Amino acid sequence: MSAGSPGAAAAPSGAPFGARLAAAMDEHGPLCVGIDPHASLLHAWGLPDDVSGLREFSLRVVDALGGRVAAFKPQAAFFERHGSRGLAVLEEVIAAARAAGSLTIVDAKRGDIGSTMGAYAEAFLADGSPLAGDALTVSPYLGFGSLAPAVELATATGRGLFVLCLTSNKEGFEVQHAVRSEDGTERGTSVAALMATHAAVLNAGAEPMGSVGLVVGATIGDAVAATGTDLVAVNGPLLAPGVGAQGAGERELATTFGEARRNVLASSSRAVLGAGPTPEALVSAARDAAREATDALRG
Ligand SMILES: O=C(O)c1cc(=O)[nH]c(=O)n1[C@@H]1O[C@H](COP(=O)(O)O)[C@@H](O)[C@H]1O
Repeated sequence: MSAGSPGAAAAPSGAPFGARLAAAMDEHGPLCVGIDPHASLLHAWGLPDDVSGLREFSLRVVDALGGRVAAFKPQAAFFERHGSRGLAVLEEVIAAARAAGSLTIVDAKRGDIGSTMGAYAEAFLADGSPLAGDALTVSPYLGFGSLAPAVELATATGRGLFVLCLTSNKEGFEVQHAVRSEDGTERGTSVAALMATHAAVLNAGAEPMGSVGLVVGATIGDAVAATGTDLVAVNGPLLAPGVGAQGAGERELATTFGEARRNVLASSSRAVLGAGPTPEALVSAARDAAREATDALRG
């Protein structure tokens, strides 16, 4: 098994993240494979639920699919639950994906007051940090402006961000659909629409798209219209989790994103990983998922 070695991460080469992701989606299809090593998946693959199982599982996924999918999205929680040695495996996974020529979106959903956000940015977005992939998921719910240190460092290093906008879980509704009243009435801008507007400002004029993306779950039904969120104006990548295990499929992908669908990167974790431990099974599951996403989003 080839494996990247942990240690200082190289800077992503050349173009900004948005351009690199657009090229990867053109080449491999609009699919991101999430690396979520649930204990149940480790067991299903015949691996122990410990650091050795975590490492074997994650590197097998990268070995099988590296250079074949547009991006990987390792979910930090499944590495953190194994402590510092789990984080070392995450570093190894990021390095292995880079060596295999695949983009990595580190799904850590960080968000804090600006001064602390600066430290998160250094951990996940700085050249030389072993936890830095090509992009990071971030939470704007301390205010979009609190993300400024991450925006600045991502821009400086050619990396990207995915800002939570309309998440795939049903509980997101109470925050993301809330309307900020401007005059004491129910009229105003929804929180989700406001996040999209902030991203649009940062991506203005970028070709083929900017590097500040949004997370918009594929399971959200008509929430884009219901919240008045203008996804086309965002001009950035739209990460769409919820495909597969959470119930969204080709139909949901095709109907949720409207004219913005060409910027969508569908994301699936358990539905691909559950195919089994062999490279053949993983490649076949990822190929099917990529074909579905392409049919839904590129038609
Ligand atoms: O940011 C994410 O990736 C994310 C946002 C969201 O709204 N919903 C969501 O499921 N996710 C992540 O996407 C992955 C979904 O995994 P599966 O349901 O197994 O495909 C998990 O890692 C989630 O943490």
